[in-house]
Amino acid sequence: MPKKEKFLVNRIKSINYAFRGAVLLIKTEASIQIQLVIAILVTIAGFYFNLNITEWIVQILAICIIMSVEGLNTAIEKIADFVHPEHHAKIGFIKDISAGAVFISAISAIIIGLIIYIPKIF
Ligand SMILES: Nc1ncnc2c1ncn2[C@@H]1O[C@H](COP(=O)(O)OP(=O)(O)OP(=O)(O)O)[C@@H](O)[C@H]1O
Repeated sequence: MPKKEKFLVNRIKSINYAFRGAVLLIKTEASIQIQLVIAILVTIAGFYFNLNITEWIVQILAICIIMSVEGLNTAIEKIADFVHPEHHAKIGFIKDISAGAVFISAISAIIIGLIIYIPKIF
């Protein structure tokens, strides 16, 4: 197969694997399922409160960042459990800082939500 064609086929395969990964995350991970429900609810709220273009962009970014970080956190947890299934202080530390990253993005998303919606509700 010519180099250019092989490159395209590999990119399409990668997109396919990535899509399968996103579906797997949504199907198997409770935290992602909860975040997806929240994402749908705030999207409905966005239409209800008629967000402007900037508010939509910030809201979509906040949703994407928190779900992406949660996905990476899940991957880190899976790797940690695979390479070292037994209890170990280092694994605990790795999982804690990975969960810490999710916590930071969640707090940022909550603050963004408050900034967007408090003036609209009150
Ligand atoms: N193998 C381990 N060694 C040491 N501490 C661990 C280990 N596994 C889990 N822990 C501790 O328990 C916490 C929760 O870990 P766990 O893997 O259950 O994640 P979780 O946030 O409950 O994720 P999920 O509910 O998605 O499985 C970790 O942050 C860590 O402090």
